[in-house]
Parts: sequence; C-alpha cells; structure tokens
Amino acid sequence: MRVIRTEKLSKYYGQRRGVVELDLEVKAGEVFGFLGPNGAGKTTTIRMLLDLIRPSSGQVWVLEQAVWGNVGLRRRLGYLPGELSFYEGLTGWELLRYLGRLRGSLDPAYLQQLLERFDLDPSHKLRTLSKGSRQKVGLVQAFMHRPELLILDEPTAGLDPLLQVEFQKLVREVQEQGASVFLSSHMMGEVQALCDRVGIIREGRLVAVSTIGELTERSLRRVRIRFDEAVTPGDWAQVPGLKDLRFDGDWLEATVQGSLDPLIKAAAQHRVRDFISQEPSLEEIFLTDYDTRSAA
Ligand SMILES: Nc1ncnc2c1ncn2[C@@H]1O[C@H](COP(=O)(O)OP(=O)(O)OP(=O)(O)O)[C@@H](O)[C@H]1O
Repeated sequence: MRVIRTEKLSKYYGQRRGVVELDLEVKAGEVFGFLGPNGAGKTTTIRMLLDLIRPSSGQVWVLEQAVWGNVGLRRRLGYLPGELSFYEGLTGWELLRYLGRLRGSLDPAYLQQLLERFDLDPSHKLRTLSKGSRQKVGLVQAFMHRPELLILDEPTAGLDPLLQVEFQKLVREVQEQGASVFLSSHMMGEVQALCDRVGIIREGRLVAVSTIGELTERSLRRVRIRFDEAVTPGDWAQVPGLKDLRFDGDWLEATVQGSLDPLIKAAAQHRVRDFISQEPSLEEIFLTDYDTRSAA
C-alpha cells in the first residue's frame, strides 16, 4: 500500500510557484523525509496532502483515498503544522481535549505518557508558551490518537537536543507499531537518523528520491589527510572521484564524489598520520543533485 501518492501535483499562488508537477509516493510503514531549502514548497505540499489548500492541478491520495472533502480521513492522520498559530486563547489541555473529541476515542494513559516524555505542562494558554513548548503541544496532539500516518512539518524546530532524541525514539516506536511517517526538514542529521527514504524538493520540483545511503554516497565530501612527510601532486589526480586537490606541506585536501575507497587505497601507499572526512552538508547534497541533473 502507498500511504501517500501524488500525480503531477501543482500549486500556484497567482503567478507565484508553489510546487510543480510533483509525483510523490510514500510506502506503508516507511519514514519518508521531505527535504528542501526555505521556500522550496514543503509546506505547500503538506497542506495539499491535508486538503487545507486545493491544488491548481494534479491529484492527491492519502491512505489510498482522494483527499478532497474527505473528513473521515483526518481522524486517521496525525498532523503537525509548521506554525501552531491557531487557538491562541486556549490552554494546552483545552486544545488537546478539543482535538481529542474531534478524533473520537483517546487513550488517556498514552496521552499522559506523551506529556511526560515531552516534559510538557499543558495548563498554560498557548499564546504564553515559548516556541519550544508550542512545538511540544503540536507533537503531542499529532501522536495522541495513534494515527496510521503522521505528517509532520519541521517536527523538531525549536526543540532542545534531548527532546529531539525523544522525538526520534517515538518515531521509531510508532514505525515499529506499523505507522508511516512523512516529515519535512532542512536538517540533514535528523533525516539521516530517522528516514528510510528521502525526497529532495528544490524550487517547487522534486529533484531526487533515494535512500539515505544513496544520497550520501552520491554527494560530495571534503577530505583532509595528513602524511608523515610532505606530499607532492604526483599521481593523485588519477584517483577516481577526486576534485579540487590542494597540497599544503604534509596535508592533502580534496573533494571526493562517491566512494572514498579509491582515495583510501591510494593514501595507504604512504604513512598516514591523520584522516578527516567531513559529512556532506545538506547544501552540498542539494548542490550535488543539481549538478547531476544539469549534467544529465
Ligand atoms: N499563501 C501564499 N501566497 C503566496 N505565495 C506563497 C504562499 N504560501 C507559499 N507561497 C510561496 O510558495 C513557495 C513555496 O513555499 P513553502 O512555504 O511551501 O516552502 P517551504 O519549503 O515550506 O519553505 P520553509 O522551509 O521556509 O517553510 C514560496 O515561494 C512561497 O513564497
């Protein structure tokens, strides 16, 4: 089963591009990361999945049902908006009870467990809460009815590192229990820790869909190697995947695309004192994908 499917999904705000011809598929049981820089179209996509805004063209199915006007579907979904800006005058409790009633039966013990895990006191009015506490209310309400599919817009924005870890644990638990998760992010670390597959959106278009392994494999990595003695340009330029080679005394610096293996084998011909490999940043990954596409 595919829990999310879109076909040539486009949204224009007047002349302004929201998203363009998006073909997206998320399988049942998977945690899917939707990555992209600011303004790429993540929130626009998510709002169309929830029927909060209507597409300009194209189709959307969620849990194998068309979403337009489908109120029954909402109970089966957990949604965390990017900005929890409604219901400012309610306390956390009032909001949770109100949403709980809309969604039918709630398990009070599970709700209590979520409040404790996120260290949330829901007795204050939403308007008085810090960004982090509002985010916690948003997360608790998204998970509390044990939805089949969670759609989370920037779930860890504003959360402190301990709670980010707690969030990741919770996502893994619900995945083990059979739920599917679609989350948007611009944090590579979070996506790497959690997601089975990732879709990258850029300027409204889906530019790549792959597993995390493929994504990092394809992307650029900056490597610095220190040898026992000064290095000379020699045969380094012949090593596959190396770019932007620089030599500085006993240090060699290079950008590596793809596997590190050829470089490691070449370096092993010498005595190595240090080896530093920098994880590619999200920006570098975007850049790599863009390069791949324009070269194609
Ligand atoms: N209500 C709106 N009216 C006009 N343009 C909009 C509206 N909402 C979004 N856009 C435009 O659509 C594009 C996609 O925006 P969207 O908010 O979906 O991006 P995003 O990937 O979620 O970005 P961010 O990470 O900053 O939230 C942007 O160019 C944005 O300016």
